[in-house]
Amino acid sequence: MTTATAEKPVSEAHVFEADVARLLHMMVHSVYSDKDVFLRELISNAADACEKLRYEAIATPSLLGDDPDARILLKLDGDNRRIVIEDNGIGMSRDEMIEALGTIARSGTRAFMERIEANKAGEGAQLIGQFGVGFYSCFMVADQVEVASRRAGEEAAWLWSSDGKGSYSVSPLEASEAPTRGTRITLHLNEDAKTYVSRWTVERIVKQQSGHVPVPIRIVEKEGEEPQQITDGTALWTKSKSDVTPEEYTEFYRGVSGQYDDPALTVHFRAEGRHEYTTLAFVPTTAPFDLFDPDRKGRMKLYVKRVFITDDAELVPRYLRFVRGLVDTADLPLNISREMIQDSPILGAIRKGVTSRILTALEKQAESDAETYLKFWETFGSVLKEGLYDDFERKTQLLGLARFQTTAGDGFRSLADYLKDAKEEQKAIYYLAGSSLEQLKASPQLEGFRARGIEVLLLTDPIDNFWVMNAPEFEGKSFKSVSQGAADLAQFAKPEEKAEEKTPEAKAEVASLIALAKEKLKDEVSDVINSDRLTESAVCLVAPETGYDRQLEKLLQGAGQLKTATKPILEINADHPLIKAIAGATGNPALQDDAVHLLYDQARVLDGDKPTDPRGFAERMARVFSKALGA
Ligand SMILES: Nc1ncnc2c1ncn2[C@@H]1O[C@H](COP(=O)(O)OP(=O)(O)OP(=O)(O)O)[C@@H](O)[C@H]1O
Repeated sequence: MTTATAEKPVSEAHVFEADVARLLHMMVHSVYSDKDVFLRELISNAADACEKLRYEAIATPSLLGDDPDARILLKLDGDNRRIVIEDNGIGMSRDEMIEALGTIARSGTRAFMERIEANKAGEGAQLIGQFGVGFYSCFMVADQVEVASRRAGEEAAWLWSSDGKGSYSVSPLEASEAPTRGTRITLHLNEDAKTYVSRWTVERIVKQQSGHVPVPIRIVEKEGEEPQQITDGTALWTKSKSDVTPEEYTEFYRGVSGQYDDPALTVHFRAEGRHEYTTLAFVPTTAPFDLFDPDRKGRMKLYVKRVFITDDAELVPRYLRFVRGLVDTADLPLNISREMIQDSPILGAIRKGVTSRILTALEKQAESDAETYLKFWETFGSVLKEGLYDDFERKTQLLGLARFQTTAGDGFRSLADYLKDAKEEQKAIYYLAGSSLEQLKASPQLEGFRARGIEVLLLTDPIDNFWVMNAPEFEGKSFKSVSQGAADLAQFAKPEEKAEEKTPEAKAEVASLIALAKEKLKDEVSDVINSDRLTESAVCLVAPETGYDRQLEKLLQGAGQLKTATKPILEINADHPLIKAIAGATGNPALQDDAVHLLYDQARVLDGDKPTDPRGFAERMARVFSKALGA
């Protein structure tokens, strides 16, 4: 047991961690107008504290003492312009208080705050709305906050107090002044926030925002009065689907996710049979700010018989890490340790079941409400695509869910759309990977495909380079990069065959230009060949048939995972006037020499790269220009 020791000063002053100070400053001067959210945040913390206690009490029942039922009490005090939020949950020790209410633990928060600060007026308002603003949100409405807390099973109680302006104090609290167990938060409301002493206002907000937290909430207006219950703490997920309204789902989603948008998809089901569990899962409309934070884990909560166990159980695969909600099962023992959870075969089976149901629900939405599904895809598609790489079993299902930008137009297309419009003789699904859509659309490698009306998927997410390498066939067609290997284009008829028959001399000239280029560029390229994929550009680079596609190679090199690069193949368009002219300049070997190097540099620039030898490039360019201008 911890007690206040004599050496501890009566009141210790602490300075907030720099990030807390920044967050508080933002909160107080926030452009975010919906201050009501502080109530949801404090109630949600109170409910979490009650759930943590329930969990710890499984191993140590004495923690509950003679007060086993979780509750949250709101006390209004109009005379003193105060509101009190009290719970009989786990409480906080002195050190926990300093840790929890003086620092920011969550990863990604700093980056998030930087984004908000950089964009105060515009995006900021929405961004902060997406962000679980947490305990510190109470400084939006209060100019003094006191947190009195006693940890379950301990005697000592502590008072944390702050005006939110840079520092806080922690002092021991007389037993008589402290809650018997749990936390009491007193907000001294500022002038603009006096509405929060109105019972009508508070009751309305609580019912609307926190109506389904799994702990009953009561309210009392005057000291000595009997508290009135405003929500009953029934777990929404235990109700049958037909008894829950869309508004109730939305409100529950907001509570469980800390996001302030509407769910784009709600999946609620009870599995019976080998394993019994209930899932209530939501796909958000907007992306959380830390979606691509490497530390971000799934945020589904695990309950066992309505007792919250952990939100760290990875109930869905990483590529569904945007899904929020919970799984409640009676098949696991209540005293399962958090460490044992990861290896539990039951949980493995549940994970599979939940994943399948979510993917099936997405498939249904794609069919019945294509517009909403597309919005989902634009927001979370690049994350779902990670499953194409990771989840061997579900690759084909995920390919069915995937949508792509293609050369066929501006919108997104499914692979089914692609195949419906594919050429009869087409054996592959063609793609081109790169870093931006604009760059891809302008790629010379696409020309021959465009000219023959063959659609090409344009892949711009870094993950695309990886999954596409090992993608399974889709409806019997394999994936093939248009910037790698032979273009296979000869098999497809061109609409109007414009290349005129070349004279034997012209053919010989092109052949010797190719031979010259091979010789001069032998350190840069593995081969120089006549192209059937170019129609407008003079040259382009492609990767050899085997090995990495060029884009993937660049990514791996950038990440330091590949020391040597494969030499690309330079393709030359023999029908291009420039190539014809260079090939014809047989009497000017110096010019031809400069020209083949410049052609190679041009192909690199078209690929988004720089010339390998900038000085040599500049010199050749100057020589060719001078000659052209007669200088
Ligand atoms: N009523 C409470 N009882 C016990 N601990 C609390 C209470 N309120 C806050 N805390 C502690 O303070 C921490 C910080 O709370 P805060 O709301 O800022 O963040 P969070 O709850 O961890 O994250 P989020 O807001 O995303 O849920 C909590 O994790 C908890 O440890």
